[in-house]
Amino acid sequence: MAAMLKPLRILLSTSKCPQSRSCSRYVSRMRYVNQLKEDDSLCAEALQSSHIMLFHRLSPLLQPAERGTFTPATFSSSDVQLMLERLGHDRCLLTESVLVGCSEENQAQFCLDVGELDQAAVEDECEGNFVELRKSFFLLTAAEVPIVAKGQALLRWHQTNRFCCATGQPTHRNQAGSQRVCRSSGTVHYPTMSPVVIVLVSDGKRCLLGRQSSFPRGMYSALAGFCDMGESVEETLCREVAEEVGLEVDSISYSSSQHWPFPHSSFMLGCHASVSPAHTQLDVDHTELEDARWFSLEEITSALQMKSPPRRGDPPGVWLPPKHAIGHRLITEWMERQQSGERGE
Ligand SMILES: NC(=O)c1ccc[n+]([C@@H]2O[C@H](COP(=O)([O-])OP(=O)(O)OC[C@H]3O[C@@H](n4cnc5c(N)ncnc54)[C@H](O)[C@@H]3O)[C@@H](O)[C@H]2O)c1
Ligand SMILES: [Mg+2]
Repeated sequence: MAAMLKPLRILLSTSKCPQSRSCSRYVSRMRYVNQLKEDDSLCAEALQSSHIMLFHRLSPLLQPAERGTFTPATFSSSDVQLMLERLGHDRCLLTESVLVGCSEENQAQFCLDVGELDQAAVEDECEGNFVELRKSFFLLTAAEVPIVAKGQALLRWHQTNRFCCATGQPTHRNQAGSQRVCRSSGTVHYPTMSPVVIVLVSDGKRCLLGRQSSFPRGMYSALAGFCDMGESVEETLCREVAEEVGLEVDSISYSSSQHWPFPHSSFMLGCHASVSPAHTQLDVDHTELEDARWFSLEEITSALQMKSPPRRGDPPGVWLPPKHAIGHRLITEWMERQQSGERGE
């Protein structure tokens, strides 16, 4: 590829509508994205002058940026078409791009999986590397993670929903990739996320963290569980805490939410909950959790200061989820609240 393009402007991480003058820009951007989802020819036209993020078998392409950091690589659609030609591939692959958003200048942003092409050849052309998504999470900034996660989740949804689950017939995507239609039954399929409640339980002085055997060595996180059909957030939260550690919670407050692409697009609803200091005895379900225990403010404060996970041979230390994960946010919120409580604020 001729030259590296400037990094994509990350906009989708902004969940709040910006104030005043920029508010109207936000509204027009959201309406434009919605139009692109509804209007195939408008979307096809936008694709021709869009920015495109590349993936190879669901791993995003990253390019080195300043001071040892990395950024998701984005290219103009004409550069991608030229690369496809140079690598002897049909330009039509471009139309398999999926819409992920639009820049402040109303320039559409797409993702494309070039998994049919030779990985090394694309990396060479693009002066970057395809990096597995979990690893990418440690290399990208908090602002870049959501759009890469969204792109990967949409690409995976298309790859695994090529046939209608009701009729077994092929499904056909719209140009934006926001839906797939089964033409034989007329059923419209939309990308799905599984709702998960993640909760940081506190007894007023300590917080409760657990670890699954699949977690990286030393890592503990807030308790989490998928919502069962028909449950409210509160019901899932109470059930998961009861199932996993044998406690009944007294009060619940909502914190924030996050799309989490692992393993197959969860919609994480983050909450805090409290238990009475008189009822903190844990009865851990070891089929679900390898361990769960209470952590003091001092333990949490020092664990949050760890810059990298413990390596083999290091003294056993507690490692918390990466800063882009909502589990990290819940733990940080709890720590800040405890610290301001100790200062009497
Ligand atoms: N972002 C974060 O900070 C963070 C932290 C912890 C967990 N998580 C995510 O939360 C998710 C749920 O946590 P958990 O594993 O403890 O859940 P869990 O306690 O509900 O246990 C998982 C089990 O639930 C069952 N299950 C029910 N519905 C399911 C569905 N829709 N998809 C998959 N399995 C389903 C399966 O048997 C699975 O093995 C995990 O996928 C994990 O990646 C994210
Ligand atoms: Mg769980």
